[in-house]
Amino acid sequence: MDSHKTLPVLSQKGVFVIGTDTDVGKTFVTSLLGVLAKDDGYSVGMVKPVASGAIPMAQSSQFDEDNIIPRDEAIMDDTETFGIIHASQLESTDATMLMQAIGAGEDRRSEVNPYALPGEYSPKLAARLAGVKIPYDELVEHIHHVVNKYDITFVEGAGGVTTPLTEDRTFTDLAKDSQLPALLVADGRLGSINRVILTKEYAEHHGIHVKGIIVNNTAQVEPFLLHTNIEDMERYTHIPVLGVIPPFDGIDAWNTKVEWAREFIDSKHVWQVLGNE
Ligand SMILES: Nc1ncnc2c1ncn2[C@@H]1O[C@H](COP(=O)(O)OP(=O)(O)OP(=O)(O)O)[C@@H](O)[C@H]1O
Ligand SMILES: C[C@H](N)[C@@H](CCCCCC(=O)O)NC(=O)O
Ligand SMILES: [Mg+2]
Repeated sequence: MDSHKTLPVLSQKGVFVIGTDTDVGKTFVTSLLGVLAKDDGYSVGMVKPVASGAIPMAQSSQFDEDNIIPRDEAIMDDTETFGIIHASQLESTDATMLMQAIGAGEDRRSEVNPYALPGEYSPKLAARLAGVKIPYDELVEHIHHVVNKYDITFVEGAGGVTTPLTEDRTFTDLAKDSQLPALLVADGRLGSINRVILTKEYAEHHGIHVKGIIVNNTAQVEPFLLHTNIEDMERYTHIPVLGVIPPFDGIDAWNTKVEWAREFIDSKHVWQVLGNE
């Protein structure tokens, strides 16, 4: 039986995951959403359009060496389709985590992550230092292409919402030009109300529709402060908080993650909120 046919068709095929800052947990939260979407039966795309801080492939501790397809081959397979050339044989660990969440093999790396640049800098600076010119229009086309290919696609930015991407564009431009609604990942610490409001206002002012907030509570904020922070995030932004995620301390296996994620995110509700105008 094709169980896929029994699934509700998602009215929104893509979402841009933005954050209040770098390291706030965009990749972690996006991977949970990917795990849940896949477990719900959808085909799932992931895009980390441009990553900085990438490391040489061999340095990755997350790889099962037996499963590595040489990246050259993966690039050759996809270059024609996407028309984007990889900067180098580097691995974005963000991309790796997103791929693992949806069971995507190395052959999908260039689809997930067209640009992996070295250096813990903004992608703009990392690209400049690497002598790479990122073709912005192709990147937007690439996102549209992937979004059209799967039931749902998650696109992760880099850093906060307006991190510089090229010499004349930021990730705000990319989110807007992708024409996707956004989910905002925030921490729940003291100061997070302000960070959420500013990010939401900035995004909306630049034509990005933020539909939900996910609080990634790695700092384990004490319950009263966390609760009141969430209330005020919702009150001042009029955007629902769709999940509050504690630190993950379980076994890093797909099944474990599915069960764990379901405790904190009602995925059907998320898909529904994303689909609402
Ligand atoms: N809920 C969580 N439980 C355990 N570890 C987490 C959780 N959220 C994030 N982390 C870890 O915290 C670190 C920062 O998170 P993450 O890489 O997702 O941030 P990011 O917002 O994607 O940053 P960037 O701007 O670099 O893309 C990572 O090592 C990640 O695995
Ligand atoms: C190096 C980081 N991890 C991240 C880029 C963060 C840039 C922040 C720029 C800034 O706002 O100062 N790169 C990435 O997510 O691919
Ligand atoms: Mg990330």
